Amino acid sequence: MKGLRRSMLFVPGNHPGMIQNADIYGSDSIIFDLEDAVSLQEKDSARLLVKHALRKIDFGETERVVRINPLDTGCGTQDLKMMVAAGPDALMIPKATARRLIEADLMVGEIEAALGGNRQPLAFIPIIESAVAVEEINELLKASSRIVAALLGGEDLTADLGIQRTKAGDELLYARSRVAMACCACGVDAIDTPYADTMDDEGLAKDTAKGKTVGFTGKAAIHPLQIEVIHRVYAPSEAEIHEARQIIRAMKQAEREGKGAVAVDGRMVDAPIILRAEKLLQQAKAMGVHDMTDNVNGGA
Ligand SMILES: CC(C)(COP(=O)(O)OP(=O)(O)OC[C@H]1O[C@@H](n2cnc3c(N)ncnc32)[C@H](O)[C@@H]1OP(=O)(O)O)[C@@H](O)C(=O)NCCC(=O)NCCSC(=O)C[C@@](O)(CC(=O)O)C(=O)O
Ligand SMILES: [Mg+2]
Repeated sequence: MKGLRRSMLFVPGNHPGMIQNADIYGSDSIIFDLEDAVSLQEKDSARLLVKHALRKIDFGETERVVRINPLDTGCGTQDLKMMVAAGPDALMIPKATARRLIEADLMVGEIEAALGGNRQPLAFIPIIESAVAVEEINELLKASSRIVAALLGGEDLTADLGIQRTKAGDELLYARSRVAMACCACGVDAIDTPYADTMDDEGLAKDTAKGKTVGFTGKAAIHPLQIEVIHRVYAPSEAEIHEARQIIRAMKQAEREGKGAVAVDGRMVDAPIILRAEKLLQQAKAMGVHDMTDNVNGGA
């Protein structure tokens, strides 16, 4: 469904078989990768392949994102020129910094103006994968009004820091919290770094929950089997939905009775708790796990 970005599946841009069926696995977004999944020798052919796929294949409601090469390389500039014309929903910009995003915004604006027509401005999803990007995150997210989300790049970030990437992920705690907080402040989606072990569902679920806990709204995937796990973790649980409905019902009852404060199961319910319950029910509705009319009518 376009709109949600719980799961974003990386698909190598040099693999026609994977590209062709990329939407059947149910991820909210597909990221056609022209960067790290494609060798230097295959950059030109991958660019052409992705361009034709965008023009000829109907990927339904799935958001179509292209990860270009870094814009300080010749490949990146060529990717950008061809992809703006091919018309994906968003460009994913690796090795992002505030300055590079300002430059990208200008370049894309010029290409869009030259192409003419009634185009939606192309959206940007920068990858935060250097110490500089983490430290300038607020400036970076404000560098272009095209930015709709940001992805944390754990592999490149730990490489930049010269530290080990572990399954437990303690080394990413600061960057995760900082990026998720800044994304919320700037009103864009926060997408967590992919989990590299495609055979370890339990590890993936734990890692996804870690990101969700600090405020990420979705996670990148590198294999179709990861999508269901990610969706399961991001879906509000039945218990959470039940509690949120109880809170909304109690609040409506209190309003009818002209009471300010209200308690649910002995716990005081006030404005932030009501706001959180409303947000949770909205998310559940967007994910198709809860009918919002229950909320509106105060029913169970
Ligand atoms: C790992 C593997 C080779 C395994 O392939 P295998 O074929 O052995 O897997 P199988 O299990 O046999 O596949 C069963 C069926 O699913 C199909 N299938 C598999 N994967 C699919 C897929 N992704 N999309 C569509 N279809 C797929 C397959 O075609 C087959 O279909 P069929 O033949 O019809 O049965 C494959 O998944 C893969 O290439 N993944 C993407 C890798 C990639 O893009 N990495 C770069 C992005 S991350 C990155 O860069 C992060 C970061 O930027 C951030 C940071 O900084 O942290 C960084 O810097 O690191
Ligand atoms: Mg990377």
